[in-house]
Amino acid sequence: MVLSTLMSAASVPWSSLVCGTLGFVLLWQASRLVDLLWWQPRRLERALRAQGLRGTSYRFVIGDMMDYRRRRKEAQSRSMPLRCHSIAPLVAPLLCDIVREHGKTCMSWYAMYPKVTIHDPDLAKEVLSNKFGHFEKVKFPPLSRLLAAGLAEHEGEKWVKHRRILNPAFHLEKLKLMLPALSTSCEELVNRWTRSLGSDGTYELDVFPEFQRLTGDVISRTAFGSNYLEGARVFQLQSEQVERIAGAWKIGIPGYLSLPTKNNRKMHQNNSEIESILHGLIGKRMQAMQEGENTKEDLLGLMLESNMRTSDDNGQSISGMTIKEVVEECKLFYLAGTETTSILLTWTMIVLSMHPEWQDRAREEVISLFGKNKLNYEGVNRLKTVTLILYEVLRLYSPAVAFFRKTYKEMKIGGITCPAGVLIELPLLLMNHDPDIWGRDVHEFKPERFTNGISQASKNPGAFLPFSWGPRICIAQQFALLEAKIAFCTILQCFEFELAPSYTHAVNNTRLMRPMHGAQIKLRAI
Ligand code: HEM
Repeated sequence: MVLSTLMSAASVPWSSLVCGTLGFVLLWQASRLVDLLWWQPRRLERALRAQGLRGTSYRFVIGDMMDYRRRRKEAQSRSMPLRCHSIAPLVAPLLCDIVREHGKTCMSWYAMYPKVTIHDPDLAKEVLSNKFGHFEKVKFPPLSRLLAAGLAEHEGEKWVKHRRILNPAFHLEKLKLMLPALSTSCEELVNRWTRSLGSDGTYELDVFPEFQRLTGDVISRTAFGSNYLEGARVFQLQSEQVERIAGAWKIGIPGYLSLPTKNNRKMHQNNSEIESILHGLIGKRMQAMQEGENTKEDLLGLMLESNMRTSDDNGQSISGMTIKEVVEECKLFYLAGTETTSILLTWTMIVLSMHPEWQDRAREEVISLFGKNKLNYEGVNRLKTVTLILYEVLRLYSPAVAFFRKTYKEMKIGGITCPAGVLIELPLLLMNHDPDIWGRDVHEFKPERFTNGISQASKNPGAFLPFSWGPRICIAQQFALLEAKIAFCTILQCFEFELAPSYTHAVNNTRLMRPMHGAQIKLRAI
């Protein structure tokens, strides 16, 4: 019987066997695709709706993407009156409508992926606090990873190790070491502006690119110390990468797949150059450290110092980062640390031009503490009004619009069981503009709401999350605030400012929330 089966199989021509196998593979792949694009979204939708969750219905492959694009395009063509800070309908128009119609916990679709939006700060913190990666960070598309490899991509054990090594480098005490680098970059900015003043003592400029350059300089100096110029080249290449990725996003998904397009080839080239500069810097630094030089006064030195240690403060043995990982972290600092702080500084200048009474109060405080002298660490920590202002700007114009996580196993959040594969959106901007949390004056610029501390500023003591929360909270939040304070105070010491007539109040939310048409400001030397 077996023999006859084998003989009949032998008589089947090879071509039929190959065609049969190919047909089977194709059928199998097609069924997987149908599952991914149709059955799985429908299954997840049924599971979520069965629990009473309301929201938009699944549309094959595109989900809500077309509506999202259309509404966004419409919103981006609009502008707002000056002094109006109710920006959510312009930044996230579709989401605002979905939340209004279906409630603060609702569902919508990012293409074929169901997205549960959770608007409650306590639940948002519960998601962000999860230490076990059950709500994992959403991964970047392949080419963005060239740029943003490193910490943001790590999960589980690997990420815990990175945190253990990087946290001490960003410890508040260590930040004092960075102060001279921060001050130098800020002074250079102010000197550049002063040289550009016209004969009437005024200068009109778009401050956003200026602040991008400033934050790039700050990272180069604080990360690489005396090797600042090589670091500056890395920053320049990184900025080019960001622009290229943004361009690819505009064309659509094929733009950022790993196809050998001209853009992608250039990005690979850029990336190789970035990595080779960083490898050079690390090599030099390690040699200097082995020769006993004190090189711990910048981020790279602090990272490598932690890296070379074999045990922690409790005597537990630890393994350091690999050189590849240090390279990735350096790249990440540029990405995470430049645009965010420059956006904060830019909105601060815009908002204080709209509210000159607060600009005057901030200047009075700076002048009373420092006069026109150099800023010092202790003094900066005593600034009250400036801190209140920065918090209020971070609330109204938080650089990050929302945080995203994804369930990789079934998870329960606020009574809703989310199966694996569901995106969780925590809409920071909507929470920051919610009258139920911040009161009826939610859209007003009122720094005084923070007078008694962050926890007393709103009805929910944990509602203020501009740097996220939990184990993945912004590693450099203290550093970012120090940087913003030093830059802003140095500017206040030298200039008064107001909006230039060409400024249009509109918001662009491509990656982070920046002013749509730039930030044209008129400076006057004082
Ligand atoms: C005003 C300025 C800043 C704001 C508002 C900000 C905000 C944030 C937020 C919201 C996250 C978490 C994102 C998420 O969970 O999805 C984050 C992460 C991060 N930030 Fe910042 N950031 C700022 C400045 C900086 C600076 C100056 C640096 C570096 C020098 C930096 C380095 C990082 C890094 C490395 C992470 C990833 C942490 C991790 O994944 O564990 N940030 N930041």
